[in-house]
Amino acid sequence: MAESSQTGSHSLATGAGEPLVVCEGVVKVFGKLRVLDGLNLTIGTGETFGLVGPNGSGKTTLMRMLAGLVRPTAGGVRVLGRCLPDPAVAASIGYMTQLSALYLDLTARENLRFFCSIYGLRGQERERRINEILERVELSANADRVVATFSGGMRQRLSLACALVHRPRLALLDEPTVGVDPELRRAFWDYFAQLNGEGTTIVVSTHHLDEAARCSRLGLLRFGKLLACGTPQELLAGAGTSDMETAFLYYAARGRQEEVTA
Ligand SMILES: Nc1ncnc2c1ncn2[C@@H]1O[C@H](COP(=O)(O)OP(=O)(O)OP(=O)(O)O)[C@@H](O)[C@H]1O
Repeated sequence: MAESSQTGSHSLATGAGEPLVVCEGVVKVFGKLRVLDGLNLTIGTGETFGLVGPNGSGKTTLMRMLAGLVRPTAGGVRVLGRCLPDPAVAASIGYMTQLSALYLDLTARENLRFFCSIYGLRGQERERRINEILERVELSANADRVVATFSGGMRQRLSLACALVHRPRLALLDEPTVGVDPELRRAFWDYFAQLNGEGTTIVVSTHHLDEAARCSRLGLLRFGKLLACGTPQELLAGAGTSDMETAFLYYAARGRQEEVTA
């Protein structure tokens, strides 16, 4: 995707030494289901933190909690030094959901205007940001086409643009490359690296282990906890393997064993 030298807007400051994201003893219960079970996690500014875990392990629930959309049953979540949910943090967070949030009967530009209105962007600044992000996701030429006529890859690029148009400090990307071809997947990850370089912190969930290897740190979510957390190199070394899939199977088996003996 296209390069830009723009840096993000920074309306909130974290406290001295406070990581951008802090989860302390987070529990989430839906009915009888304990999806998160005392989860602890810190994420520093400028990281790309990868959330990996099987279907139903709670990745989306955690993302939604970091977006301030789901309250923990117990424990606390702080983003930019504020306890969530807190409307003051909302404009500093961008959230690309797993299911498309696009309006198919609107054009790409109209969809972006809608998201800008949520973040309070108006007038010339709004149009400038929209044009900039359209360029970065290479949709400028299609800006005024209705989304119903877009391919799957174009819709994913527009969804990403909608999550980033307000230049959030924290981008939450829930399986952003689902249904995306290998070439575009690589372009997405190159773009994430650029965003990191500009100071944007990214939390991304994925089932692709080649993508996991591109994260600065990874957390393996299972049984409501992070069974392993560290750089890809640390996780490989801890499992005594050079293969990410083998490493995740190792930590999952170890976690299952701990569940049994607990
Ligand atoms: N609002 C809700 N009410 C009841 N159960 C829920 C709710 N949201 C999530 N769950 C349940 O919590 C569990 C975790 O779901 P979640 O979507 O967070 O998992 P995930 O790791 O993102 O899965 P996937 O990889 O398939 O996207 C699932 O069993 C799901 O059915």
